[in-house]
Amino acid sequence: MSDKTGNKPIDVAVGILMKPNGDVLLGQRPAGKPYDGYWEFPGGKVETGEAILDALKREFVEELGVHILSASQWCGVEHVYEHAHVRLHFFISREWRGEPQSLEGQAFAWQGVVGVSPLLPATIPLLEWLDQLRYP
Ligand SMILES: Nc1nc2c([nH]c(=O)n2[C@@H]2O[C@H](COP(=O)(O)OP(=O)(O)OP(=O)(O)O)[C@@H](O)[C@H]2O)c(=O)[nH]1
Repeated sequence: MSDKTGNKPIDVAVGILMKPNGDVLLGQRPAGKPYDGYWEFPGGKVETGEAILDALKREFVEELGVHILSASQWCGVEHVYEHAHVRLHFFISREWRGEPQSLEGQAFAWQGVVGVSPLLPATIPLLEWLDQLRYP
C-alpha cells in the first residue's frame, strides 16, 4: 500500500545471523546514511527485478564478506520514516560461510541480550519477538 504521500514502500532484505547459543549479529550504520550511528541487523534495499533472498545474500557479501548458505523468512514490518517508506523482510540464518568483516567501515557486534543502542526505530519491536524465539 502507498503511504499518505503516495510513495510506494521500498523492499529491504534484512538478515539475522544466529549462532547455536542464540547470539545475533548487529551492525552500526556508517556515516553518511540516514540514521547513521544507529544499530540494525545487516541488509539493504532489494534492487529492481531481484528476489528478496538474492538481495539478502548480495548485501551480506558486500557489507560483511559473509556467504549465507540458508535462511528462512521470519517476519515483515512496514515503517514510514521521514526519508523513506520501507517494507522490511526479516530472515533468520543459522548457516553461513565466513567470519564477518567490516567491509564498509561499520562496527558490528554479536549480542545475546541486545545491549547496543540506539536501534533503528522499526527494528526495536523485533527484539522482543526475537527473545521469545531465542529464550523460550
Ligand atoms: N538493514 C536494515 N535496514 C533497516 C532495519 N530497520 C530499518 O528500519 N531499516 C531501514 O531500511 C532501509 C535500508 O536501507 P539502506 O540505506 O541501509 O540500504 P542500502 O544498504 O541498500 O543503501 P544504499 O541506499 O546506500 O544502497 C533504511 O531506510 C533503514 O532505515 C534493519 O534492522 N536493518
